[in-house]
Amino acid sequence: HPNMPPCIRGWIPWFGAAFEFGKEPLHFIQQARATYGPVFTVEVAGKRLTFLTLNEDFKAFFTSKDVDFEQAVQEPVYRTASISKESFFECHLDCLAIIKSRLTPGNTAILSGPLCEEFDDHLESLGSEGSAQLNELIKSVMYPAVMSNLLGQCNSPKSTLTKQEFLDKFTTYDDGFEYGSQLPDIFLKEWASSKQWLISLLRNMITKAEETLSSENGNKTLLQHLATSISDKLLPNYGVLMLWASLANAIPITFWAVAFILSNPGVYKIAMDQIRDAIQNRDKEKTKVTLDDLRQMPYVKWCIMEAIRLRAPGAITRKVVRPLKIQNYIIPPGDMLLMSPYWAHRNPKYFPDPEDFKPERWEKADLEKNVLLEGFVAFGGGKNQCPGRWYAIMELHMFVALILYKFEFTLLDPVPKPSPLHLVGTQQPDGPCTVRYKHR
Ligand code: HEM
Repeated sequence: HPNMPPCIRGWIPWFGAAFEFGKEPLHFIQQARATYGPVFTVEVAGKRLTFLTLNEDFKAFFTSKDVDFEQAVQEPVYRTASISKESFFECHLDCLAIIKSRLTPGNTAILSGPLCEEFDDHLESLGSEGSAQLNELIKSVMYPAVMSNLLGQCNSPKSTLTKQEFLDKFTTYDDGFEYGSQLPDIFLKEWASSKQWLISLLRNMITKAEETLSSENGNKTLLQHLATSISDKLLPNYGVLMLWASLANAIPITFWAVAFILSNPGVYKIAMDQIRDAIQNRDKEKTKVTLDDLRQMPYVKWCIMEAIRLRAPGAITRKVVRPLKIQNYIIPPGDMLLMSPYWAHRNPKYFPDPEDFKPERWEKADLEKNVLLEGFVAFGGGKNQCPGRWYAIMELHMFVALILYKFEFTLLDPVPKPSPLHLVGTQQPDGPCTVRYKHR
């Protein structure tokens, strides 16, 4: 078509620009934008990926009827969770509707009490002092706590052994998720076996969830809601995807939030003053942080939002299903359409000094009313906007307040850079970040 956007093909036929793109995909987007303009196509291994980088075009990305979310993710869903095309097109909307309705701000508030208890218990198991990799420490507390909160207490890995086994399998699955979403299992044996392990785990969890339907605290868990409404035999596979969605982005961002706070003495002091003022340790045995307490710590919430802004997902995707007009270009059906929240959040028009960690910029948002900043797209948009976003913000706010209240930290390494290797999801740290901690 004469009006197609400029296309980067590379010099190997079919393989196209895969080599250059694959080395550092996150940086490739920004370099290509500087050379080819705000809309461009990259040909990678027989696929056309068309990037939109202007905020003005995001509305079309999120709401145009000429693009489709399900068609964009169906193949990766098949590879990462062994869900057939037929099942996905039949069940996805129902699953999404249940997750959305269970994670509204109101239902999230109900989950906050038990989540705080779980965080408190798992934080206590860190002992009175020690040193660790900050991201490993955060995973070891958050994985079992969030699992228990969303999937049921009977399902949370409790013993050190089961916790470690889960941590290993999930980490392998998460690390290989991006390659796994593109390549057949045969090329990624260890990754494929961790996927099967997680599917079996979810199968057992669903059986247990069905057995304990009367439920542990009177409220059905998210997994129980899914189990009672979706009869598809692939329900465990959907469970794995949901578990991945609930952990894969939120936990690295918690790492960045804590690391950014600890490495900025001025920020750390303001955050600690608010946390100490808000949390009165009423009961010495357990620290309880209520939503009212969290409301007394707006600055800590700004820190969380700022960490999400700086470490937003590398790219999100739709499939073009009918010719799509963007500026003066026509993007042909069949193209994968991508936009990068990570780069969108580095647009100085919306976020002055975009690389700086500046919690105060969130003062302009009305977070009490769930109004975020203009130009903030970390949770995507339109019908498929992240249904876990209110839960994620509450979970991070709660966790950061609690861990800083209970432990004093010293950073032994500088804060690492974000790894430019992956486009799917939020960035992992590119190097070690050791901390020493001491119970207060
Ligand atoms: C800071 C943490 C998180 C970030 C940055 C994030 C970001 C995103 C993004 C960008 C999408 C795709 C949206 C689109 O394409 O427009 C998404 C989808 C999704 N997220 Fe999140 N998310 C986070 C936490 C969570 C949590 C905690 C849960 C569950 C409790 C969750 C559940 C989901 C699900 C189920 C989907 C798929 C929606 C669908 O199938 O249409 N997310 N998330």
